[in-house]
Amino acid sequence: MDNFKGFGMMIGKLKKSPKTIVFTEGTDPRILEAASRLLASNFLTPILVGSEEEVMAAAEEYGFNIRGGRIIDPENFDRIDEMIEMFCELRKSKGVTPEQAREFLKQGNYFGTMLVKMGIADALLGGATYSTADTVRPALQLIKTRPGHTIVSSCFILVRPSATGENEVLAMGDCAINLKPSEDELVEIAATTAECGTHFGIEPKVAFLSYSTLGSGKGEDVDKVRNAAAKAKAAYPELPIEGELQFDAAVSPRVARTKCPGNPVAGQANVFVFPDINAGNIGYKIAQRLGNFEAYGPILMGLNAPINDLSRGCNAEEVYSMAIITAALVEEKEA
Ligand SMILES: CC(C)(COP(=O)(O)OP(=O)(O)OC[C@H]1O[C@@H](n2cnc3c(N)ncnc32)[C@H](O)[C@@H]1OP(=O)(O)O)[C@@H](O)C(=O)NCCC(=O)NCCS
Ligand SMILES: CC(=O)OP(=O)(O)O
Repeated sequence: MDNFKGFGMMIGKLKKSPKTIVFTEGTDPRILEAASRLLASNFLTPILVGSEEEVMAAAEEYGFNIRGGRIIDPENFDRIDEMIEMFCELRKSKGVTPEQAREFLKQGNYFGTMLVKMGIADALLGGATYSTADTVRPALQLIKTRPGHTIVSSCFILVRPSATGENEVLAMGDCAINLKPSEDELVEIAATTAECGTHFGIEPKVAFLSYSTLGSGKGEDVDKVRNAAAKAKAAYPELPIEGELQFDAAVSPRVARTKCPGNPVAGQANVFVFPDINAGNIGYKIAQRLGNFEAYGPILMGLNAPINDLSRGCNAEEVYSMAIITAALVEEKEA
């Protein structure tokens, strides 16, 4: 990850303006390892959610030094009344009572999200043990979408060394949040995935993926992807966009020469828009597990605060990198 384009700059930004990040799963060994590395570096301070006794015992058991880090126990938090009141206000359209809020806030995912909402933490990373749905739902309910966005979606950044010595870096969306995006949602996903890619040095060439290449296959799903690509081209004329494309036509210059010769995106795409979450989630995991790519994400796009998810299959290195990415994007979004 050290030679990841943009990663050094992210660390540089955090060094100039250190942040705090809350980890909702304070006793997980991968979180503890990442937290101990962050504590040694001084630019991103971890806040671990959990009982002090349990977090310290886990740190000792796994052999990680988390001295200097903050532990906040939802069961013993001095500002819990204020948090409950804010929670009820945020969920008043759903009629949430203080008793119900108190129950929600016993859970690290809701509690951690409120720490960000209250400004006690700058950013949040969860999902080492929570499912994506359980990590993201509190954010969708309490933080909501950023102005100018209609949905929260997600982007994965995939990185692997290439023969030229430069890393190959790809962006994929939406592999984690929206189950069956509409045409307009696919347009928004394309724009946010391309934007996310630019933070990692990608000059976006966007492929809307399908089982058909420019009319070679027929079906409602093909029509949806083709229409979405046409809408995206109209909405973002400055972005190179093509669709519908099969994955091979999108990435392989040789296949592109056969399937759609002369096309400016085919064969060179580096931003991939999947038609639905089935294709996206399966697709990124194939790249990660069989294609030797490191996968960073899901990075939530369109959310009104820097909160990100992890795959439960993550390792400590990915937690560390995702923490830095999450906190660094605070500054970029606010700038
Ligand atoms: C994201 C997800 C959890 C939301 O669904 P849900 O928990 O059933 O929640 P609901 O549909 O009731 O929505 C809860 C709130 O989130 C909002 N919401 C749901 N999806 C949203 C989206 N994509 N963008 C913005 N807001 C969204 C709803 O408007 C609702 O707000 P409200 O409570 O203030 O009215 C669901 O779409 C999901 O499970 N996605 C797939 C996650 C997954 O399994 N990924 C694979 C592994 S990465
Ligand atoms: C992003 C993702 O697929 O998460 P998980 O592996 O935890 O389901």
